[in-house]
Amino acid sequence: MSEVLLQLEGVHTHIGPYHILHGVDCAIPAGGLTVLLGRNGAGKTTTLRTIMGLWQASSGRIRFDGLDISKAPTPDIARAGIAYVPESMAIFTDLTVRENIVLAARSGPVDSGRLDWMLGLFPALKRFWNLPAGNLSGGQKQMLAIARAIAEPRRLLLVDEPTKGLAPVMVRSMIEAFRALKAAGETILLVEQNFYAASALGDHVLVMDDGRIAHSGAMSDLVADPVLQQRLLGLSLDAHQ
Ligand SMILES: Nc1ncnc2c1ncn2[C@@H]1O[C@H](COP(=O)(O)OP(=O)(O)OP(=O)(O)O)[C@@H](O)[C@H]1O
Repeated sequence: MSEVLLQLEGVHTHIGPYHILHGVDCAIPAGGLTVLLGRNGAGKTTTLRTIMGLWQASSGRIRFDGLDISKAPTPDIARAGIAYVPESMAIFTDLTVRENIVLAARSGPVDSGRLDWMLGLFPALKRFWNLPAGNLSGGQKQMLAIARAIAEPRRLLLVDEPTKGLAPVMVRSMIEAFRALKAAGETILLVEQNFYAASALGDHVLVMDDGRIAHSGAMSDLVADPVLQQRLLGLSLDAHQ
């Protein structure tokens, strides 16, 4: 495996009295796209939130490029180069698409070359550039949320279920955009329940079950092995989209 960018070792997370993550161990290699799969409630979102410091790990270690970020506050984790696109998207619906992107660039104006590249990934955003983001469709809002996350160069992009609830045509646009992000060398950890999208994009796959990593390997091995798919994923996947 190539160089490890993010490593979780024995990570436990409690939310109030609830013990949600039960010792998560995994490594995300630098470059490429890792898909995090698992049934509803397995702990995928909690894993992303714990990486970002939005839930504090109660024990275990999270290392980003060798730096221990287990106890770091979220702004420091973001500054270290990790971007997070939650399922709820986190965009400003009253502001225009342009204003949403301008505000996302914290260190100054968005580089014009980068802006052209982003709008090439998500052409709909160019079309609705001066419209309030609240007018966008669900898929376009999701694209705006991702564009905000990459308004500045990042080293790792965490994205939670970007295709959830999208029509097949929008799922295909999203897949194309992630392919272009991969081609640009971005490292991505993607929570994705749609197996069509997951298998089209994933280089690596992690499968979670009950707050632990139940499987880790190459996505091509999982795609080629229906018995393994059935054992790990059962009927929780939407394989027909
Ligand atoms: N704020 C919270 N308080 C208490 N329990 C929570 C909270 N957030 C999540 N949980 C519980 O933690 C477990 C893992 O939830 P999580 O959202 O991480 O799962 P998930 O794999 O992302 O599921 P889904 O695919 O449904 O989004 C679930 O049992 C959930 O009910």
